[in-house]
Amino acid sequence: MPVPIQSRDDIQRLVYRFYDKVRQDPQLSFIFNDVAHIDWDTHLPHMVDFWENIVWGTGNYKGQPMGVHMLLTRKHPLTAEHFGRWKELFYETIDELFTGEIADELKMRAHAIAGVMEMKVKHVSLLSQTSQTTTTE
Ligand code: HEM
Repeated sequence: MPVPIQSRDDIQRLVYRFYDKVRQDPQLSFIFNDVAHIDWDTHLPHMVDFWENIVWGTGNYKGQPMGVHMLLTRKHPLTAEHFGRWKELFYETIDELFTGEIADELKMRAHAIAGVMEMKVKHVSLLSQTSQTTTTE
């Protein structure tokens, strides 16, 4: 039964379950495994820090998510379909495990961050297409 999010352990359950799905997902898994060559043992606690900081402002996440995804999209374009699938799995995982205000807030925050991220990576893709066109002309 879904329960309210109350602690870091709850965020950890969410993150680990979400990435279990991502790792098995035909659209997303190869980006993590074959493009970014993720070390999951490092990535997962880092993502728990990220979401814990979003919810409680713990200050224990230091990173540049926008920059990381802009670099990633240069190796392999992140598309609207990737973002759509990412959000679908994230919301599905929250709804399976949790309910309440923090669960709702996490969905809203994920939606907002994903929107900005998608816009930024689209910009990078357009710029790299333009520079390829310019250099081949
Ligand atoms: C198209 C959908 C997405 C894909 C395929 C994706 C993939 C990845 C990958 C492969 C990394 C590891 C990069 C590296 O270490 O080299 C990463 C890191 C990360 N992602 Fe995503 N991501 C997506 C969307 C999102 C969204 C919507 C959020 C937040 C709401 C997010 C938050 C993060 C954060 C916080 C990191 C760690 C950045 C750092 O501090 O190093 N990602 N993502």
